[in-house]
Amino acid sequence: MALSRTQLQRLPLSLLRFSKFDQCHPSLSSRLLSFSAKQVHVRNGRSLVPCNNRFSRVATTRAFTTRVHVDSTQPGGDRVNLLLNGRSVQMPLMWLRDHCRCEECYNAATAQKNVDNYTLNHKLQAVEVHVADDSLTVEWQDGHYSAYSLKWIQKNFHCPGTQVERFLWDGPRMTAEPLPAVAFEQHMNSEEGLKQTLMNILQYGFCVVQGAPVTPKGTETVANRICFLAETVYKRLSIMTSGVLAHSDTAYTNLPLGAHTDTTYYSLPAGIQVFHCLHHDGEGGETLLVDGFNVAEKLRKSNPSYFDTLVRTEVPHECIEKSNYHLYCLGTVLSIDRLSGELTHIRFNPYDRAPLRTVAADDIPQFYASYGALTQIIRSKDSEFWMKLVPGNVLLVDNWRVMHGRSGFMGQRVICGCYLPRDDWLSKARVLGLL
Ligand SMILES: C[N+](C)(C)CCCC[C@H](N)C(=O)O
Ligand SMILES: O=C(O)CCC(=O)C(=O)O
Ligand SMILES: [Fe+2]
Repeated sequence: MALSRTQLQRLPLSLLRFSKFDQCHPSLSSRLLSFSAKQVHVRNGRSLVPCNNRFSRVATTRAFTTRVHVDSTQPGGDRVNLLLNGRSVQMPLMWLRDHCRCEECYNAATAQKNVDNYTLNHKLQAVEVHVADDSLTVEWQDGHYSAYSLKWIQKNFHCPGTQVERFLWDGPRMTAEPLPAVAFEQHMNSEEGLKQTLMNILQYGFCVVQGAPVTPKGTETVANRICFLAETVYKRLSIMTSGVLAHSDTAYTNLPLGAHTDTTYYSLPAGIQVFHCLHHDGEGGETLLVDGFNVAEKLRKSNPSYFDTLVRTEVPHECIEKSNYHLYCLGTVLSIDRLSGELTHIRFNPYDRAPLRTVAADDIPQFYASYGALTQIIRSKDSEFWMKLVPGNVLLVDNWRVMHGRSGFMGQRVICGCYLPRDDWLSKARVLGLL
């Protein structure tokens, strides 16, 4: 009996099951087979072995509804077509070979790849592709054998990652939202809690962890749950006590501070800034937050040329403690993604701006007009969201997006804080599947 490829595809499964199928295969001109099955073998012009075909149970008994066929008609090489939980994926065999997880190809102990399989002959052939239960196996023409779990494939094949939708806010909009907050207990002891903390930071640019021990150790514990603390000139954990000018910086006084981002004098400013008020017994000292991406978007809309100037102009910032350190760096006030144009970073600290030596005379008016326009939006009442830090509430702020400040204050006030590196907190969010 000779069957064409189309006839084979249309073959009723019941017939496939009960016919002496393996007798008809030698006349097949192609090695293409496509149907749903408990177990399918596709053989390359040698033998065809459908086995263990409990077709009626396919959809209900398996985590994955899988359909496989190897398609050699695709340009760019053979592909294995799989239907994974309703998602149709076409995996070039080259990808599968590159991702072989056998001991020879992959060192599970170090989680590193051993070989450059993608340099193998472009025309890598599979002798047999086999899907059974939750795994896919490939027997290659050169004798190599690979096995993959379908779950793993689903997670890793063409999953460019999701985009978290940012909630851009001004004061009234943020006030109308529930405060992005997670209980200390949840943050520390459940993965869901930690994910919620990170998700809040991704969406709103900040999160409050509530009910932490009111100690420097409590602050550090909250921060360490995300990643390690950044070492800076302020040491890993810094304590600002009113009346103690531990560093020559306005932050250590009781004066008001307008909205700004910290460590603008680094090429990679701190990723997350952590604030924990351990004590305050006087008036004022409220915390100000301003969504830097929201204000920048406002500027982009109202004056694209100002926005553009702030994306293009390198501005010097510095931090000086005479006889101790002098940090200095150039960076643009606004940064946008090269491909999407979306905002990625705001660097805004008028206190720490160094002499503007980067702008030519002719360009100076345009720079000040642009910086001034942005500053005005930042300083407008409408942009401001105020809250009082209370002992036990640890505030985590995305220092690449949300600016912070404070009102002047009276009395004794102790703030414990630290910085988290951007790459490290974002990695945590990525491996938890949030990005
Ligand atoms: C207290 N703490 C270490 C958080 C910051 C103090 C440094 C503030 C500095 N002007 C800046 O913006 O980087
Ligand atoms: O005192 C505060 O609440 C914040 C001061 C500040 O800007 C900082 O520590 O970076
Ligand atoms: Fe600051």
